[in-house]
This record gives sequence, structure tokens and C-alpha cells, in this order.
Amino acid sequence: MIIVEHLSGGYEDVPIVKDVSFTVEKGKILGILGPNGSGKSTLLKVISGLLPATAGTVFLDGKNIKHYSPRALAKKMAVLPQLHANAFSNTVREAVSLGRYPHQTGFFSNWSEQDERAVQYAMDQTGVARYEHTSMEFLSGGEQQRVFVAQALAQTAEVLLLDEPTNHLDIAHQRQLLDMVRKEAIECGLTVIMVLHDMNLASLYCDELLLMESGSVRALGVPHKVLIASQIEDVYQARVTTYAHPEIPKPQITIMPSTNEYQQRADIVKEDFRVTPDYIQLKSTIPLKTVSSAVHNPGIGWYDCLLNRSVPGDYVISDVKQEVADFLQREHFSPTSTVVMLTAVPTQLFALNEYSTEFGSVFVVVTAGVGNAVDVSRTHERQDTPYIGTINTWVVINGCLSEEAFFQALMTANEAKTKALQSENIRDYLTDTIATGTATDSLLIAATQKGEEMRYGGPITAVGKIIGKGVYETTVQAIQNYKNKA
Ligand SMILES: Nc1ncnc2c1ncn2[C@@H]1O[C@H](COP(=O)(O)OP(=O)(O)OP(=O)(O)O)[C@@H](O)[C@H]1O
Repeated sequence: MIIVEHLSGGYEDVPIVKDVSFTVEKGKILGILGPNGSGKSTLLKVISGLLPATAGTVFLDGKNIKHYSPRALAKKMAVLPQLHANAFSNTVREAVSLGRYPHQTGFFSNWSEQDERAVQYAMDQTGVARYEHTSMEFLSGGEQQRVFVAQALAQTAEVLLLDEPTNHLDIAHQRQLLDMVRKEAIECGLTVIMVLHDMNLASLYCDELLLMESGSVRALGVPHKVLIASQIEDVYQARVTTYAHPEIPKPQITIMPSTNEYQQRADIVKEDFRVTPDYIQLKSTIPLKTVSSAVHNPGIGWYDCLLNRSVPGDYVISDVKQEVADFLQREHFSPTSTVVMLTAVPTQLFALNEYSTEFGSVFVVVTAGVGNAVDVSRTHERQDTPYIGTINTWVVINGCLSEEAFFQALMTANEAKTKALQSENIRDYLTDTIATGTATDSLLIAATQKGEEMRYGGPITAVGKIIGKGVYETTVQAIQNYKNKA
């Protein structure tokens, strides 16, 4: 455990680090973030005693680091500096072995089995063992960086101070190195303080983050409390936004380019829609921000091609995703920029309407196979598996929606669809109650993201009113087309 209390320090007469306090428990990782020149490296140097503290104290295992001899301190604390001197070593093994120096009484005169094990372990963990006899000068920047990390690891200290350990590393090696650091923390109780420029890696791998600004602590705490967009924007003077990592409950940050290239956005017009016997297509000249429950490319993304593909009524493919991927390849659609829904309804039974609004027009496209409609409040009584018979709904908006508005738009559209089923008296044939949808309905909201942002998409907003009316009317029309055919 390391406790830093009211620490200040800098270079001769230049105070840099001002009144920094934090605690890192044993086995935890603290990430230090901050703009260039904010004092991150200087803080590590003052903590490690490389620069004198002008005020404050660093406690290591309850003892002021000033009261450790340099060798005793080096056994407890290993440091990976930002810039490395490599004057004393030739080969990788020699460089890593230097990490054992604090454990030696003479100059490597009593090399022990423990030293050997520590060096071998550090080389294995950092993936440099295969270069062990190679001269340092023949290694790439990233390979050298891993050797220096191995050197610090070979020191077998309880506390590791790392200044930009992922410098020069490609993403696979960044991951390998940070996974290794995290494993050492969790399994061996290693306490780590590391300076990282990459906020996303810091968020993923650190228990807590310290955000520095002009030598002082601007924020300290768990990643969710530090990586707040407004705070990061203020400290870095760069526009950013946060989003959730897809698998790990940690925030991620992305920069918002100031270029207006992306703001010159086109409008969707009726001619962008095309209907063939196989599919209904919207081909846009710009990617649309899309939220959907489609079969292919569901979720949130940017896509310039939407397909509602008609498949035979007996379409049962065990691997639908692969079948759709094969279809896209066969038909020369880009798998990464196309959203695909499936329907058993012949495409000519679609309904499409355009609605003009004050912000721009809205298109609603629906195919409604309601032969197998269900009452969602009664489906718990059924034992049957889902079958094809689907209402597919697209709402394409010439306008800019907030994230909140996208999800409200989904709700608004779904409510309007249900209302259409009600007024068309579509019933669940098992319960003989009004159906609310089918077992496999799909819904998509796409927007050009041009113009002023609409914050909300609920039923009484400008966009919500159109979605409510548009999805209702268009679904009714599509159901009637379906009934007439039947
Ligand atoms: N040897 C030195 N003597 C005097 N001032 C220094 C010295 N090294 C760094 N500084 C100054 O201290 C301030 C903080 O530098 P430091 O290297 O700690 O920043 P940092 O946050 O690690 O930056 P970066 O993200 O660029 O690595 C800077 O203004 C820098 O110019």
C-alpha cells in the first residue's frame, strides 16, 4: 500500500507538482491521466524519490520513503521511466537482469536461483524471452519497451511505477502488457501507479484514476467519476463524448473532430428507396445513424444501406446470420454498411409514406405479416417456437436525434404499431385477444443527423408526433395490403 500526502515537488526552483494526495491499496492499480506537461512524470519522479519533495510525504507500507535506504527502497518499488538509458546492457537478458541489482550484494557476484527465476519470469510475462540473447540495439521500439518493463518486473518489488508503459506498443502488445500488469496486481498483490495517455486503456485496466491539471489533482476516483465528458473537455480543451464499453462496465471516451466535413450531410429523398421482388432497399449517399433490432448489423451504428429482404415462408435456416452474410456477398452488398431485416411478406405488399415536417421529411416503410400475430401479455401461455410472420418497420428521419430521442422514437413507433394492430382488429388466434405484434417484429430508426439536435422523441415532440401518425397510418396500410392479398 502506498499513501501520498500533500506531495509537492519539481525541478530546482520550478514547482510542478502541487499538493497531491492519494492512496493506492495493495493489489490495486491507479492510472494517472492529464494533458502534456501537467506533471504526471514529475509526480512519479517525486514519489520514487528521484526528485526531492518540497512538501508532503510518501508512505510505503506505513514508512516514510525518506527513511528507506536506496537499495531497500528499490526492493520495494520499481520504476519504469518515460525515457530509458540503456548504457549498461548488451543483450535482452542483461538488460532484464539489471532489475535484480537491488537484490545483489556485490556487482552480480552472488547470482541466485531466485534471481534467475525472477528474470526468466519477467521475460516470459512480457514476451521477450525469445530475444534473450539478442542485442538491445537490434530490437524495435516496442520490443525495447517490453524489455524495460521486464526489467522493472524482475525487480520483484511490491510497488510498480510505470510511466507510459504502452509507449511504442501495438494494440496486441498493449493488451498483453496491461493484462499482465492486471494479473500481477490481482494474483500477486502488486500495487501499480501508471501514467497512461490512452484514457480508454486507463479506464479498462485501472481501479482508480487521477486526473492532473497544471500539477494539481483535478479529479480522483473510479473511472466513471473521472472520465466525465465535460471534465475531460475542460482539462484537455478538446471536445469528447463518452460511451459504454461493449463488454466491460467501464466508460470509454472518443474525440469529436472539429472538422465540419461530417456536418455537410445530405437529405433522404423518395428516389433513394427501391423495391425489387427480393427486397426493399434504401440506399443513402451518406451513412445514417441507425438504431435497430435487425438481423444483420443490429444495435447502434452508421449504415448507408437498409434492406428489408423477402424470404420464402418456409425459410428456416439454422444459422440465419451466416445465410444473410452469404446473401450479401452474393448480391454484392457491403456487409459492414448494410442493415438487413427479413420478412416472409412479398415486397410488393409494402407501404411507404413521406411526411413533411418543420425539421425535414420523415419516411415510414412497413411490411406487415400478421398471420401469426400474438398478444404479448398472453405469450407466457404458449409453448410454440417463433415462426415467420413479421412486421418490419423503418422510420427514416431527415433530422438529428439525440441518443435519448432515438430510444424514445423506438418506443413511440412501437406504440403506434400496436395501435394499428388494434384498429385493424388483428387477433392472437390462440387467446382471441387483440394482438400487439408478432413474435419476430423488427424496428429501425435511422436519421441523417443533419440540423439542430432534437433532444426528445416521445409522443408529444415534433418528431414523435410524426412517428406516431406515420407508423400508425403506414402499418394500417401495410396490414390492409396483406389482408387484401390473403
Ligand atoms: N528537467 C526539467 N527541468 C525543468 N522543468 C522540467 C523538467 N522536466 C520537465 N519539466 C517541466 O515540468 C512540467 C511537467 O512535465 P512532466 O514531464 O511532468 O509532464 P507530463 O504530464 O508527464 O507530460 P507528458 O504528457 O508530455 O509526458 C513541464 O512544464 C516541463 O516542461
